[in-house]
Amino acid sequence: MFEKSSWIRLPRNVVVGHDVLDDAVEVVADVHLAGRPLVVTSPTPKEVAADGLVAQFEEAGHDPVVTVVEEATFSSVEQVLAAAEEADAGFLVGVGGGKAIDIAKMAADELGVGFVSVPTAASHDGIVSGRGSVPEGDTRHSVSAAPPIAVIADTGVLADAPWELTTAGCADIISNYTAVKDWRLANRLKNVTYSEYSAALAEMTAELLVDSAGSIKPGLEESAWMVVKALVSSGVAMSIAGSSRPASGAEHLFSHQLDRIAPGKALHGHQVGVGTILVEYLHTGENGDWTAVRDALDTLDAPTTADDLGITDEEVVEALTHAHEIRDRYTILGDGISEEAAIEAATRTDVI
Ligand SMILES: NC(=O)C1=CN([C@@H]2O[C@H](COP(=O)(O)OP(=O)(O)OC[C@H]3O[C@@H](n4cnc5c(N)ncnc54)[C@H](O)[C@@H]3O)[C@@H](O)[C@H]2O)C=CC1
Ligand SMILES: O=C(CO)COP(=O)(O)O
Ligand SMILES: [Zn+2]
Repeated sequence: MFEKSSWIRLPRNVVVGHDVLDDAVEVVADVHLAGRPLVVTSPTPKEVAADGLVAQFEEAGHDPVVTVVEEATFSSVEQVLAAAEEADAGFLVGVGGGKAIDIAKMAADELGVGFVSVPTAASHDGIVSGRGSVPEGDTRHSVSAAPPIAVIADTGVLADAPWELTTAGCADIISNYTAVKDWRLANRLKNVTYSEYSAALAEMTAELLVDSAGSIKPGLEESAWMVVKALVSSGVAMSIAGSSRPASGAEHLFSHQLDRIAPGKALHGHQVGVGTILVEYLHTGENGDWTAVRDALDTLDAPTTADDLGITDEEVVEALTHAHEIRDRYTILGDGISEEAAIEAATRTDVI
C-alpha cells in the first residue's frame, strides 16, 4: 500500500529587483500579514536597509519595532521572542545576512507568525529556505522552520554590499555539487531519504551559476540578480527536500568545524567553497572534478586556499579530520578521515 506523504512549504511572493525595497508595505499587504511588524536585524544591515524599512512601515501606520541581534545563537532567538511578546508583534521581518534571517525565521516559526525575508547581501542560500542553522557547543543544528512567506531582494542593495559577500553566496551555491554527491552516497549506503527532484534542482542551480561565472562582476545589479536567483533556487531545493541535504554535505561540516576552530576568520560561503574543493577531491580523486570547482571559485573571485581564508594549514587539517563529528549526517567522510588523508587531500588540491 502507498503510504508516503510530504509537505513542501515555499514562499508565496519572491520579489527581486531594482528598488523593490520601496514596495515592502505592498508586499506585506499582498500576503495578508497584519499587526505590528518586528524588524530583526544586525548593526550594518540596520543602517543599510532596516531603518528605511521602519520609516516606510511607520508612514503606512504599522507602528513597527526593531530588535538588533549580533550572533546566530539560540539566545538571540530568545531575545527576539521576548521582543515579539513585549511588542505583541503580528509578523517578523528579517533584514540582513544569513544570521539575522535565520534568527528571525526560527523565532517566527516558534511564535507561529508570518515571516518576511529581506536579504541585504547575496551571501547565503538561507534567504528562502525552510531551515535555520545554529551552532551549539560541539555541534551545529539544522533547525526546521517555516520558510518566509515573502522575500524582498533589492538588487541595488545587494550590488552595493561588499563584493566578498556576493562571492560567498556564489561559493555557497557551488557547494551544492558535493552536497548532492554526499546525499546520494548517504541514500545508497544508509538509506537516507532522497529526492531526485530536489537534488537535480540543486545541481542545476550550481551548473547555471558556474556557466555565468564570467559575467558576475562587482557593483552590477545584473550580477546581484543572477546570484540571488540562484540562492532562491537552492533554498527551494532545501524546501522540497525538507532538509538542508541538497545544499549541505561534508563541505558544510568542514565549514561548521572551522567556525569552532577559527571563529570569525572567514565568511560561511568562502569556507564551504574551499571545503567543496577538498570534498570533491575525496569523492573523485586526483584526476577528478575538484579542479573545475577550484577554477569556478577562482573565476568568481572566491577563496581557494587556506591563505585566502586567513587560516593556518593546521586549522584546515583539524577541521577536515573532525568535520564528521559536527552532526549525524553521513557523508564521504564516513566516521572520519585520518590526518594523513586530510593532509594529502589539502596538499594535492593546493588548499595548503
Ligand atoms: N538557513 C539556511 O538554510 C542557511 C543558513 N546559513 C547561515 O547563514 C550564515 C552566513 O550568512 P552570512 O550572510 O555570510 O553571514 P552574516 O549574517 O554574519 O553576514 C556577514 C556580514 O555581512 C554584513 N552585511 C550584510 N549585509 C550587508 C551590506 N549590505 N553591507 C555591508 N555589510 C553587510 C553583516 O552585518 C555581517 O557582518 C551562517 O550562520 C550560515 O550557517 C547559510 C546558508 C543557508
Ligand atoms: O548552509 C546551509 C546551506 O547552504 C545549511 O546549513 P546546515 O549545514 O546547518 O544545514
Ligand atoms: Zn551554506
